[in-house]
Amino acid sequence: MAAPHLLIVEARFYDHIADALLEGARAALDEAGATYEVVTVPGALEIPGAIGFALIGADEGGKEYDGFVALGCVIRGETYHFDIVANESCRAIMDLSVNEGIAVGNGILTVETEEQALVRSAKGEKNKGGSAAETALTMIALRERLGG
Ligand SMILES: Nc1c(NC[C@H](O)[C@H](O)[C@H](O)CO)[nH]c(=O)[nH]c1=O
Ligand SMILES: CC(=O)[C@@H](O)COP(=O)(O)O
Repeated sequence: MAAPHLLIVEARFYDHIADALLEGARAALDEAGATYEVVTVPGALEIPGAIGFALIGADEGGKEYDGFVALGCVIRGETYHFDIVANESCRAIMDLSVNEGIAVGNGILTVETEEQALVRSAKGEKNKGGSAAETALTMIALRERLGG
């Protein structure tokens, strides 16, 4: 198989967290010899839509991607909006994965505090961006094997 080509969709609601997640994801994909592009959306709720745009583009003869990495950070505030953003972005990504048969790694942090986000985004700590990239690569290989 040629080197997989992925699309990283990052939500830059918190720039410093996004930077850390992206650093981890880039390092993982570089290590694997994969190629990738990065697009940015305002928040986690827009990530599924961006993936959908890419799928439409591919169907219309545009660029094709072997897989996707979703990166973002949702930090609980005072209202129910956290639950909407966290749950619906994840649900939509899951729906795309199942319904469209795409390989995707979900690196959207859903946390209570910024400290929790800092620990989970840092490449040298929990490195959730790198983990999401590795998950996407694993699912690409599985899709290749199963003929998805
Ligand atoms: N509170 C967070 C958001 N909220 C914004 C939404 O994701 C969306 O952009 C808005 O509702 C307009 O559609 N997004 C995050 O990524 N992280 C948050 O903590
Ligand atoms: C997760 C969010 O949307 C959050 O930033 C919103 O904060 P709040 O619930 O205090 O409006």
